[in-house]
Amino acid sequence: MTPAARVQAAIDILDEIIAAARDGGPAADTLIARYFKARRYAGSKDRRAVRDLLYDAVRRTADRPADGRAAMAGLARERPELARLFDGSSHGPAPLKPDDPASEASIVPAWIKPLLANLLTEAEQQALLERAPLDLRVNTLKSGAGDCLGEFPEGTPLDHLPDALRLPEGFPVEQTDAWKSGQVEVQDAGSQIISMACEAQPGMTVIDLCAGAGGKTLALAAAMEGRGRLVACDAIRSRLSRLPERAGRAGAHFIETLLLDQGKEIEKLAPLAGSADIVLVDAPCSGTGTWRRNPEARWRLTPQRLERLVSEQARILDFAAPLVAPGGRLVYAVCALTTQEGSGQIDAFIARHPGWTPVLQHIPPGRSCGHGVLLTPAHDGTDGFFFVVLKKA
Ligand SMILES: C[S@@+](CC[C@H](N)C(=O)[O-])C[C@H]1O[C@@H](n2cnc3c(N)ncnc32)[C@H](O)[C@@H]1O
Repeated sequence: MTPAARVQAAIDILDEIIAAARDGGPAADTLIARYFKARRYAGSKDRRAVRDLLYDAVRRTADRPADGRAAMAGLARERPELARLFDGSSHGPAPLKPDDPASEASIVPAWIKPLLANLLTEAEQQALLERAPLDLRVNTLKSGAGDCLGEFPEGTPLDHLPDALRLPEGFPVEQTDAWKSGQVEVQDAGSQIISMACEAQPGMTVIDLCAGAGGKTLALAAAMEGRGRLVACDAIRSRLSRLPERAGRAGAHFIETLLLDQGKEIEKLAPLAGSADIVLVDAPCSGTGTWRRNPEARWRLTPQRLERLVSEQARILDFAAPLVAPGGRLVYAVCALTTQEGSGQIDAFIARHPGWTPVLQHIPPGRSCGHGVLLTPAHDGTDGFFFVVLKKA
């Protein structure tokens, strides 16, 4: 591909990403993979160049651009060498005209700014879009501390997380023997901190209510040393169905899975009522804390969607609470930084459910935020999260 053709390819993929963000379609990575699957002539260098270019355009634009060309034209304003590739060549984009639409550079969509109560400094907002490192969790069900570190000489340990290792972005971890044999899992340090805050112990009954493909379930399984009852639930079959294979690789054979029916969760969960020492609610959320990994998520979020998420989180918390045994704990987490999904959600929960008290966290990273803890890329070097631990009377 010529350099100009790569720019046009980036514009074409951006068009698809913009439409998917508007209509609830597939993630950017899926669209990129599909695009190149249908264009085998593109070599690995072409693919990398197109991908880098389009992600640069996505990162610099907080609000959904009119189309791919406007997104790329915005980037070209800052890069004369890119502007020169709008050359009208046979596979390249048409030359730029002064009145061509070009998206403005910004980090946080204007309507979300006032909702990020604890993140008002420019530097903190900037960090939401910086490239994310690659964090590993050593799986103590399979590997003793230090056993597999020889495979990751460039890894650095992380303060406060004895089983974590930080690698440079893009490290091909899935090609290592340690990953293939389940000795390590890829997991952001923030997720590891939340799993640790659950304080799961061997022999406990633990329910991971929004388990997805089981990232935190596997960390809980390791903390439980494979003993006790660990139930992973989710309302989406395609996510939960990925867990058994991961659990097998991780040697976490005692995990049970329970597929819930959205809106009818209580029926399926009835046998577990009052049984859990810990219920983790890693709730569906706006993902404002993971923009550095999914920058196009900013284009998907609308005030209406946020409102729907906030009420779904409240509904999930309401059916999670009765699962907890007296004296047990409910851990609520979101990879989101809006007050409504974090401290505001928990204030409302406590007002609806007397008898729950927040447990003070002694985990060093993070800042206190209402009754819970806020983790951010700038402050903690993690994805952005809010979490809280609540104890049942
Ligand atoms: C933030 S993700 C969970 C990520 C996962 N815990 C991990 O560590 O990888 C939120 C999950 O909540 C699930 N979910 C959404 N609505 C739900 C409901 N009503 N009951 C249970 N799970 C639900 C979604 O399918 C999604 O997998």
